[in-house]
Amino acid sequence: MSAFTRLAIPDVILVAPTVFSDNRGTFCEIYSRQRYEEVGIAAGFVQDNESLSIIKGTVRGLHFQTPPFDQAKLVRVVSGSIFDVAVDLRRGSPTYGRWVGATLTADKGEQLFIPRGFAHGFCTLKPETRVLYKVDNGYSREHDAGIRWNDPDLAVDWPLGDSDAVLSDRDLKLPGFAEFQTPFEMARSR
Ligand SMILES: Cc1cn([C@H]2C[C@H](O)[C@@H](COP(=O)(O)OP(=O)(O)O[C@H]3O[C@H](C)C(=O)[C@H](O)[C@H]3O)O2)c(=O)[nH]c1=O
Repeated sequence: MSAFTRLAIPDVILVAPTVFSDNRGTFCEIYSRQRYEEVGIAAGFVQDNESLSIIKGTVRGLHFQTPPFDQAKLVRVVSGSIFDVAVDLRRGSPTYGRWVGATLTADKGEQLFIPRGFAHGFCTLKPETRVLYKVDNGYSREHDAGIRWNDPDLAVDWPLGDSDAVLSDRDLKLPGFAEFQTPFEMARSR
């Protein structure tokens, strides 16, 4: 069965699916509503997203949707690998403004659950990295927001090594954390 580990921000959960191997290859369960709800991943997922990042060192984030379109996410990698990051934006949280991260790889199939009230982003650690993630609320362009990936107050320690970060024009222009007024309350996160 999958192993579930709460990270330093306990509402963020790392999932390590059990991979069954035999002479043909492998099999693993990548989602079980019952088992995931038992550990607190009770998001009613409604949409699956996929992104392909060609260049190693691509950074997507730090993104979130504002209420009533705030989203919880269950992230996994189907090719390549990422360093996945969640930033606590919940007013009243003892870990407000803090981040946690985990390396997710296609080889091991690790997943990261990020509750509502968090910003999410990742940097790719290999070329041709394809990321799949479930969300528990639909997309709303008007509610799609973010904070700059390298904000000095958040100080995310991106493992870019000697790679230059590759970002969208939109992400390059995101506001800093200092100007941020959070719309999230601690109680809203699932
Ligand atoms: C997220 C989303 C985007 N789009 C459209 C909007 C743009 O025309 C195009 C690319 O969107 P964007 O540049 O926002 O894609 P990412 O930079 O990968 O954004 C995502 O990356 C970070 C890591 C996230 O956690 C969010 O899910 C999401 O913000 O897809 C849709 O039509 N539906 C959607 O659900």
